[in-house]
Amino acid sequence: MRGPMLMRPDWSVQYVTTLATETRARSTRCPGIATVSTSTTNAGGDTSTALPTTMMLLRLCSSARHRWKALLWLLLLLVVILNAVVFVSIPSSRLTGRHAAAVDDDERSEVKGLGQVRGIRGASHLQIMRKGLDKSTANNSSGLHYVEGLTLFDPKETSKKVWKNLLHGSTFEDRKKIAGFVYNENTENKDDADENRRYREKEEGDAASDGLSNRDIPASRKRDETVGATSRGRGTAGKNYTLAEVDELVKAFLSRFHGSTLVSDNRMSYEKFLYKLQQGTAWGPRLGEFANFKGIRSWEQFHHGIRQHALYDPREPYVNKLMLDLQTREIVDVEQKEGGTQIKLMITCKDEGQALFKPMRFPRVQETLPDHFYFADYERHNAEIASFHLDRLLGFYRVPPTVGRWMNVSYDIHRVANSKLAKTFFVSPVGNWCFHGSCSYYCDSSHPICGHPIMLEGSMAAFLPPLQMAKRKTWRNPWKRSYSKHRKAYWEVYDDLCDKVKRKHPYNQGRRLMDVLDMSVFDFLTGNLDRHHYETFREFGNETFLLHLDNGRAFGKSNYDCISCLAPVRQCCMIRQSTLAKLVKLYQGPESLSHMMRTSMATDPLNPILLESHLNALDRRLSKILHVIHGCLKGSNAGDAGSFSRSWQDVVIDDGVT
Ligand SMILES: Nc1ncnc2c1ncn2[C@@H]1O[C@H](COP(=O)(O)OP(=O)(O)OP(=O)(O)O)[C@@H](O)[C@H]1O
Ligand SMILES: [Mn+2]
Repeated sequence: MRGPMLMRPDWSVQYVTTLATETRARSTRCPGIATVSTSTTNAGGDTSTALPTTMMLLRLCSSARHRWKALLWLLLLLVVILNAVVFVSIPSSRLTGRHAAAVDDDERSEVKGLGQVRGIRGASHLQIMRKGLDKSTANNSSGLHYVEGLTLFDPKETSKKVWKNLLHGSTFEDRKKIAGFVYNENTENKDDADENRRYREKEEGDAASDGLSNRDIPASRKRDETVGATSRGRGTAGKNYTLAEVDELVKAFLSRFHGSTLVSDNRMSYEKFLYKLQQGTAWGPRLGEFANFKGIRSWEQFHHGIRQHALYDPREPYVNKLMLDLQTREIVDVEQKEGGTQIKLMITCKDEGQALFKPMRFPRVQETLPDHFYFADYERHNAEIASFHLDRLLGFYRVPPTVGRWMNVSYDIHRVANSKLAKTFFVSPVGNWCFHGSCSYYCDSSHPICGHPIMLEGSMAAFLPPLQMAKRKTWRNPWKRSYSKHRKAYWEVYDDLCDKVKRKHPYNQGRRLMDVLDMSVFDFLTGNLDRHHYETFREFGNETFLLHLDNGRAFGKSNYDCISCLAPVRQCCMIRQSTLAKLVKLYQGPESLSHMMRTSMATDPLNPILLESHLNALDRRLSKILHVIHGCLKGSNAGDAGSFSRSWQDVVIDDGVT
């Protein structure tokens, strides 16, 4: 307080008076200051102390006023800038409330660089999520240079030819060998016998309750030939997993529904049967955001094609085109997809189509280790692919189209990876190209994902529309497992969960409960224990299909059938009528499920997707599902052969969904 006074010792009385007047004048706008200055003067009567205080506060008041003004201007400017930015970045289609139909030119829609991304803004809704694609010239922070061809890479003369083959087209057999993938179709999996032994004890405990063991059905339980195709050709029939009880069920089913589309004669192909069964099915409305925009790119048509009762229509040509695009389109952007526990990449292709990539983590012959809990297991890229095919074969259409793809770790991933991901790339001591990403499970240098030496297998699942445009709801699976090494879930101990679930919304009406049972059938067939949640599109409400996302933990044990995966069906003792019809048809033939799956997956670039032992497992599990249904119809107090004590309507539910 004394400081300023010492510097200004010659305050005159007149100056003080003028100042006091000014203070009073200002006090109307700055009352706090007036009070302070007055009280200071009056209390001590010492104007020499009061004056500098007043001056200082006055200055403060006056500069605060200016600061407010400046701040207001700044805010206004910010608002203007923000508005401008938002206006420029929203696709024009969104602004006008419809998609720009003018962008029907594939050439124009190719993303060639950031400039062009801006140029075609009106065409794409995905740009809301990703901007600034194509980092092909980016300097990735790991210090590695990308490898486009031979010249940059392998120093060893001898392997040049191999490399040339690998990178510029070779037979699949060659690539399999190079990628360290050895598979001999004619050899029965030698490990099967050992695995059988290893799992038998545990498995027989499970199987005791349903009467089937995982070994082949003994020949003594002879097949009723009137049920199945008598002339199952070699290659179309699977192993003989027939059972007298299942034959009985099938026979009863065929006679009960004779003449309807649920039944066909045993010469009709499964494909034709499915087609007839689903003829006239109403798929319901589309997602509002895409209803009036079909687009020309396959992924746009996929989004346009999402309906209330199915994710896609398999008969629409865009499905095959989408699958081909996912296998072949050049990749322009890669980043890690957040959410979930294990590493997966979000891939953007040159046509702006996006995919969820799950890399191969171990060879197909490696089964889930007996002492591993399913939730600690690696995800399998081939399980994602096989699950898509199975879902499609069963006529569910609830898994996004998923294909296999060979990736050049350097060119396809590292070159276009964002810096966070790029930092995790390295060349291993033996010269393989590896990365590990960052996630909660297995994302460190002791769990690298490696090419052999540079090519890596993986699954590419078509990306669903961005959440901003098609919100999804995540539901807890009522039959969720405990995800604990020590605890069991309620339904694993008690059998009455279904009674509770049936009374609860949204399971107490519409298709939802049957969908959960379908999901159980699906997961039992694939051996997926990891179904903690499922998702639906919000816009369709509760009367809609369930998305079967995340099948990476399926197909882990070919000689073990996860009977507990079938708990919803067993405990409710119900199954959807159309689902039962499909299973009966696949049991009946002429083609087995394994044959249909083998054929369906044959065109995938990573074929064979499933080893024979896993394909066999599908036939065996199908038989087991039918066996459970047989048991449901029989009821606990059924008499001997021939009669079903429970009514069909209670067990086989016709909810109109095909
Ligand atoms: N095809 C897809 N398109 C868009 N989003 C997807 C797609 N597949 C999965 N997702 C989203 O990504 C999330 C994580 O995927 P996913 O469940 O396959 O990963 P995860 O690591 O196996 O998860 P978790 O560890 O929970 O089993 C999912 O919950 C889902 O919302
Ligand atoms: Mn998962």
